[in-house]
Amino acid sequence: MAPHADSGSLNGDGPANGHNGTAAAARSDLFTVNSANVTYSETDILSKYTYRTTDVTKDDSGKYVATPKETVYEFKTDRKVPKLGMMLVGLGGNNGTTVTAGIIANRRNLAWETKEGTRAANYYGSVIMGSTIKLGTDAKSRREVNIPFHDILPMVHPNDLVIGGWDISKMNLAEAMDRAQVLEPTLKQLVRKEMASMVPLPSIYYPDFIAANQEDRADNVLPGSKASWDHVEQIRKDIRDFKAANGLDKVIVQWTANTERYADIIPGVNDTADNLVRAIKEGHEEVSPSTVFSVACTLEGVVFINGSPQNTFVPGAIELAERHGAFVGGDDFKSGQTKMKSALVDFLINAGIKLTSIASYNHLGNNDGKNLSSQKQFRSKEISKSNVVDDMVEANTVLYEEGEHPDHCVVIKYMPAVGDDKRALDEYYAEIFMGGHQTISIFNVCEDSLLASPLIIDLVLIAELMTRIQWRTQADGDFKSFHSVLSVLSYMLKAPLTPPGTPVINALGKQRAALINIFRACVGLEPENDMTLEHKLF
Ligand SMILES: NC(=O)c1ccc[n+]([C@@H]2O[C@H](COP(=O)([O-])OP(=O)(O)OC[C@H]3O[C@@H](n4cnc5c(N)ncnc54)[C@H](O)[C@@H]3O)[C@@H](O)[C@H]2O)c1
Ligand SMILES: O=P([O-])([O-])O[C@@H]1[C@@H](O)[C@H](O)[C@@H](O)[C@H](O)[C@@H]1O
Repeated sequence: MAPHADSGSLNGDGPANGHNGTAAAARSDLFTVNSANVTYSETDILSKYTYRTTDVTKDDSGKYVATPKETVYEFKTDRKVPKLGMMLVGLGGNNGTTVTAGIIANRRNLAWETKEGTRAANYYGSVIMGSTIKLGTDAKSRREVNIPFHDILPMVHPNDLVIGGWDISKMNLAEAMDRAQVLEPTLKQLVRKEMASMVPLPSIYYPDFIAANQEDRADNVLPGSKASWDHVEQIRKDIRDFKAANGLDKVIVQWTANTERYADIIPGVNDTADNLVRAIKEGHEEVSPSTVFSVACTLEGVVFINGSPQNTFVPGAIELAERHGAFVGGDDFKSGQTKMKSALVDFLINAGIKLTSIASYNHLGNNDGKNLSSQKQFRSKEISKSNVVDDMVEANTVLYEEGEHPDHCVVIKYMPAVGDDKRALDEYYAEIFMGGHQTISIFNVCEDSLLASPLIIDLVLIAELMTRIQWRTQADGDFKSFHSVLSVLSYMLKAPLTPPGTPVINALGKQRAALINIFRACVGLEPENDMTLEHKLF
């Protein structure tokens, strides 16, 4: 495996935009919280936070009784920003090459010519790097004070990420970037040398899980066409070697490889951690490559995030992660058509407008689209794109009877000519006042990889931060980590994975609020509530 053993990696050495590990920690001191509930030590930020909720019961007459409830938590955030590796499964794909080139461009502050003039590297589309959050209001002017989201807590800067990963295609990243046809030639020229030095590690390839039309790419594969414990051990070794070769403190692995078909959940095979381990050792054909990666990452103690819609996290994979205190997250990047849907449906239903039909069509011409032209792989995507409205509909019992929901169809067609620039056409049809109707038609050109790449970055930055946050209540002794399933990642995902038995929230606004307010709690600040009473009560 010599050609890959020294798989070049995009090394994060040296400060990037003045953001090295130390700098990032310093930048998190953009503000301090002046409160008896927050203390800053050399190593940690400690906050005492009162979590206020409302318990609802019913009295004998069936009337709701709402009782305010308070739980006092202590949060501890390790202030040390690690040297972090990001290993992508599918590194040679459209997303993999685009996010890698984008980070190189940002690290080097590149600018390039386009037909519309000069363009400069940026992190637009990243909620962490491109958005702000309200810190509070100016004590004198009472005007809002907003800070970059990245500065709410010490976080890795994407410019410092060290990138590597696997692909079943052996193309180096410069060739793969050309194959992807996403980036401007002038930009590609500026990053070509570094991209050419990166060659994906060979990966596991089980043909039955992705479209047969992907076979011609598979020239960089490990021996074996079904699950094997050798595969688990090889992936673990790859992670260890990458970490050692780059002097990393941590590694996070993300799946941005092809969409797989769903795996059947089979008692005795993948329903428990022990059965899943045994099934892999026995070479069971129903264990997918993405599940093998999940098991390998869990056993290696690194976070594994699934950016595709398949059911990677079979019950056995979740149980194994819980047993080892490892973190997992998924599923399916929420990049364009569905992101819009999760905002628009939230708005319409919460405005009391009865959505009765959602028709979602799109066509695209990249390799993702080619893989999705196969029915089994499309079905995985259809599921993740269809379930995104469920929570918002179920929450509104005024508009919808129990079990009632809008008609909803999802259509995806492969049209090579449009490449990565997916065309999404949506029609939202709703009932309004007195028998009226509202029809909203949207034509949305999503440059898929340029929309997904910032999400790949956000998922890594947030997941890494979550590995440094611990909590306890006054009754607990030691601090402990959040649950293994990082549902806090839901803002970036179409089909948010949540701890078993907990609800799925798809509404985009709620997802962002949860993210912001959990981090605010870690620095002892109340949730953002937008009441602005200071502007109403005077
Ligand atoms: N906007 C978006 O681009 C978007 C949004 C949501 C989800 N996704 C999902 O992200 C994934 C990647 O999208 P893309 O446009 O980069 O697709 P792509 O086909 O360009 O890239 C996928 C890469 O994975 C590689 N691959 C396939 N099986 C592999 C394996 N077992 N191990 C390692 N590599 C393997 C392929 O060779 C290919 O290079 C797809 O599953 C897609 O559905 C993309
Ligand atoms: O995030 P989003 O734009 O709704 O969904 C996209 C789909 O519309 C597209 O067909 C698919 O190829 C992408 O992988 C992505 O899943």
